Amino acid sequence: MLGYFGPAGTFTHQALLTFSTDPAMPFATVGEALDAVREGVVEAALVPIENSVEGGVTVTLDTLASGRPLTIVREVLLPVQFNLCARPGTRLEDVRRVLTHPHAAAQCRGWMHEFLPAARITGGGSTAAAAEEVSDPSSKYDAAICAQVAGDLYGLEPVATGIADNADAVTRFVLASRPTEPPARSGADKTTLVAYMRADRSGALLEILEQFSSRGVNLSRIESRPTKTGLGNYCFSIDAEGHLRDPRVAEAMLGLHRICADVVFLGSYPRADGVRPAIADGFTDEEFAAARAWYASLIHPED
Ligand SMILES: O=C(O)C(=O)Cc1ccccc1
Repeated sequence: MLGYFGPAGTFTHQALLTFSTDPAMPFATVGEALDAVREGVVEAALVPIENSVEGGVTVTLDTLASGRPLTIVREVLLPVQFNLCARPGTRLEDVRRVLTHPHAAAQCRGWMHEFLPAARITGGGSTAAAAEEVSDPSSKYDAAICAQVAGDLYGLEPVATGIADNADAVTRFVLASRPTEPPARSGADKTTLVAYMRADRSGALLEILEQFSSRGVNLSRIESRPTKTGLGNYCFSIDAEGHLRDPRVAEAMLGLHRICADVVFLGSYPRADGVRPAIADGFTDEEFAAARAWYASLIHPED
């Protein structure tokens, strides 16, 4: 069974329904969803990873970067639209306290400022959990910022629709499973990894970038995240175009292992937008087996 960042009606749930309508298990937090994968409670879980307006979902980046490794096997892109939903009979001018997910709050900030400048916005679990909370007549919250489906599901009515500051916002979700062979190379793939920089060294980030640029591998995302081991210690969460079975990507990974304190491979999987990178052909199975053996000997030379 698959898990997802829930409850039912979240944007993550909608993203899940684009590729599976089998029964799935909701989790109240991204951490719980990914832990359930690590513990074998679910086979894999879908979680949000980044938004075109707000950037990275830090809890997802950090939970994937540390702890027992997981493998991203699929990505989903979903356009997101937000409504302000309240218990039936509520008027816009009655709304004083609003509950939602922090990313939703950030994406509707301008609208809220213009139309409900006095309202207090609280960032909680998820947009659907906010709708569920607001559906309780004794709730201290008057309205939730959520998807139309969440409002419908929890018996709320839209007080305002399409309230996002950017109508074209897209959120990207990833399906993380226990460590597994990456899905086969499709020719339009993406590889996600985390590179831990060696302690303060001038040019360390440039060296990381060079592993990709010198091999013609384009990056589609790079974010620095604190390693939580002390102020100034960072790792880089990176999406590169291509598959681990593309020689240039595999060589870039090897290069990273030579210059970084640690490298966590988080998976190679088909790109949701199907864009094919300008990159050389993939390895044959034999070439890949040889490259992998070499790679393993570099990472664990004592074995
Ligand atoms: O809270 C949700 O519904 C989510 O799935 C997270 C989220 C929040 C805002 C935009 C996209 C995803």
